[in-house]
Amino acid sequence: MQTELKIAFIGGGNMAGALIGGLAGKLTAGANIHVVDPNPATLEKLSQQFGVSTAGAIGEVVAACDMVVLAVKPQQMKEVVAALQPRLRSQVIVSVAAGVRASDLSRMLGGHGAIVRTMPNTPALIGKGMTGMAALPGVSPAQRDAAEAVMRAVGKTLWVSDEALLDPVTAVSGSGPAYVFYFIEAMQQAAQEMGLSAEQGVELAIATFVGAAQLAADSDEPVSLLRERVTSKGGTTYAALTSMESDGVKQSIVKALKAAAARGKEMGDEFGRG
Ligand SMILES: NC(=O)C1=CN([C@@H]2O[C@H](COP(=O)(O)OP(=O)(O)OC[C@H]3O[C@@H](n4cnc5c(N)ncnc54)[C@H](OP(=O)(O)O)[C@@H]3O)[C@@H](O)[C@H]2O)C=CC1
Ligand SMILES: O=C(O)[C@@H]1CCC=N1
Repeated sequence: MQTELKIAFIGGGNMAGALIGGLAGKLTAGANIHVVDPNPATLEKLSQQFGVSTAGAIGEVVAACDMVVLAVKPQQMKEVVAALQPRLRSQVIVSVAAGVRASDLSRMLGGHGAIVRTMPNTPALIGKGMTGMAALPGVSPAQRDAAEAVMRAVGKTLWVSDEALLDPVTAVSGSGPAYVFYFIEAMQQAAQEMGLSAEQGVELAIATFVGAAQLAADSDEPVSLLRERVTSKGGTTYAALTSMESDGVKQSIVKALKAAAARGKEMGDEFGRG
């Protein structure tokens, strides 16, 4: 169902583009979406693709929106917050920035309490996103519903009661698509080293991810059981998994995700100190 929700995106890069692509013409008309970004080429592309209005800086249009999505890098956020403050009324602020704490944003926005911190991911572009969400107590039920409607329009949502849990969410699902692409690249490389073409390798790997992920999503059974069903005794899968176990691949993945979460917290600390 289309709404009349007017949304301003501050930052029109990768994540904003994925969200706008999932929202425009679906939850709200492209004309109700306003994008602020310093790059004319970025704005031109978004305007042509989705019919959004654009500007090089935060202005009156942002003041008139119901929701402001902060989609710049954490290092760019301070400048944005300073430019946004004079344009703030009762808009709900939805931040997608990794690490940046809602309480710090609120403080830097003169105590504005209507802030929802989220962690989406880029499959939002095709309506398959996964977004973790946490709200400050000052967010009204209607604003919470509006933020959820935006993220639901581009995929699934998961609310966490403690905002600190968004750093682990970032490590799992925010950065997660990159790990999947990395695994696909590795499978493609292996396929090529064993005589298949690059095209064949990537086709096999992608179809396998899509099929296995859908099977897991549709199943009531634990993922470990689905894995065991592929693993015939003494067979090929057993050989591969034994090799991965002896190389510590699982521990290495766990370590990597903990590094991602720790970096998120560190980015939050860096932002909060400012
Ligand atoms: N990429 C992802 O998969 C995900 C990203 N995020 C979060 O989304 C946010 C954006 O990341 P991402 O989209 O990857 O980054 P991008 O660099 O692709 O996008 C940020 C955009 O904001 C622009 N920008 C810089 N300063 C300003 C300003 N003052 N006003 C308006 N726009 C400005 C940048 O321009 P310029 O390039 O010239 O600096 C750039 O076009 C980050 O906080 C990240 O943590 C969250 C989940 C997933
Ligand atoms: O790499 C990053 O910092 C952002 C947050 C999650 C995905 N990309």
